[in-house]
Amino acid sequence: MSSAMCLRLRRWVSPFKKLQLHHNNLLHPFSYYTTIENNKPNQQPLPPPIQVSLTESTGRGVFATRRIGVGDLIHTAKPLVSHPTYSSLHNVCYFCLKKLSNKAQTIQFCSNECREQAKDFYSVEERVDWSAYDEYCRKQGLKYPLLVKRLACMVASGAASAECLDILQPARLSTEMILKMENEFSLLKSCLMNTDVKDEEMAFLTKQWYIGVLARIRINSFRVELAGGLYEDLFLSAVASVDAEASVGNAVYMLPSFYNHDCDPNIHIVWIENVNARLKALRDIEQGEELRICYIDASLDQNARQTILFEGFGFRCSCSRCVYGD
Ligand SMILES: C[S@@+](CC[C@H](N)C(=O)[O-])C[C@H]1O[C@@H](n2cnc3c(N)ncnc32)[C@H](O)[C@@H]1O
Repeated sequence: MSSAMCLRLRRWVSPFKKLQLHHNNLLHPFSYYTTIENNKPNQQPLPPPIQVSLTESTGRGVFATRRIGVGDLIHTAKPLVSHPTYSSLHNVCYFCLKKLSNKAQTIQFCSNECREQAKDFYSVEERVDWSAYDEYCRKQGLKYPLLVKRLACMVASGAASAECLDILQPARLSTEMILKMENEFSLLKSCLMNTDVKDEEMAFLTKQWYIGVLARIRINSFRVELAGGLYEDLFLSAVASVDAEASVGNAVYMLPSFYNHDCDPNIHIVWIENVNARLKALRDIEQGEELRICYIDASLDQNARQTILFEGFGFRCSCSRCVYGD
C-alpha cells in the first residue's frame, strides 16, 4: 500500500476508532452523542434504541434495535457545527441559535454558558475581517460556507478536529462546483491570512480540506427550524415550524447524518428552542426496521421531489411513494 493510501485510510478510520463504532460487525450507535431521557429519577440516560449498519442499496442507514412507539423520542443530538443564517444573525444566540427577544447591531449570546462554549472559536473569529467572504456568500446566496468558516475557526482554536466530518458521506461534485468552491476557499484563506492567526494553527486549511468539508456539509446539513414553543405534540410542532417559517440556521450532526431519506418517513426531527435536535417516531416502528427521515418537503409532487433529491443530494429516490407514482 502506498504511503498516500495509508494516510487516506488512517484518516478515514480514525473517526470510527474515536467513536468506538465498530462493534459486532455493525456500526455501533454513537451513544455518547445521544441519549434518551430517562423518566426514572437518579438513573442514567438510556442508550438510543438504534444501530447504524449497511443497507442493501443506500449505503449506511439507521435501524431500530427494539420496537419504538409512535411519538417516542428516539434520541437527541448536539451539532458538530452550526451557524445562524445571515438574516437571523442578530436575533438568535450565536452559539445555540435560540431566538432572542431583542434585535441588536452585533451578534449576541443567550447565556454565559453559550458564550463560554463559543469562547474558543469566537476568539479566532473576532480577530478576522470577514467582509469579503461574507459579501461574496451573501451575494451568491450561499449558506454552507458559513458552516465551513465556523468549523475552520473551531479547528484553528483547537475546539474541533480537522477530520471531524470525515466519517460522513461526501456529495459527488461537478467540475463547476469545485471551481466555485476553490474561489470561496481563496477568499476564506485570504481573510484568515490577513490576521495574527498563526501559520501553525492554519496548517489544516488546504483547498482539499475546504472542498472535502463542503462536500460533506452539502448532503448532511439540516436547516434548523425552531417550533417556537414547547410543542410536545408531533403534529403541532410540525405545523408550527412550517407556519413560522422559522429557519434560523444550519447545522451538521453526527448520528442524524446516517438517516436515509423516504418521502413517507417513519421519524422526524424537531427543534424546540435551540439547535439541539430531537428525533421522534411518526408511527410505530418494529425492531429491525430502518428509520428514515424526509430530507425535503414531502407535500411536493413526485417530479419536484425527484428533481430536488437528485440535484441536491445526488440520488434518485425509490421509496414506495415514488415507485407507486404518488
Ligand atoms: C445523509 S446521507 C445518509 C447516510 C448515507 N447512506 C451514508 O452511508 O452515510 C445521504 C445520502 O444517502 C443516500 N440516500 C439516502 N436516502 C436515499 C434513498 N431514499 N435512495 C437512495 N439513496 C439514498 C444518498 O447517497 C444520499 O446522498
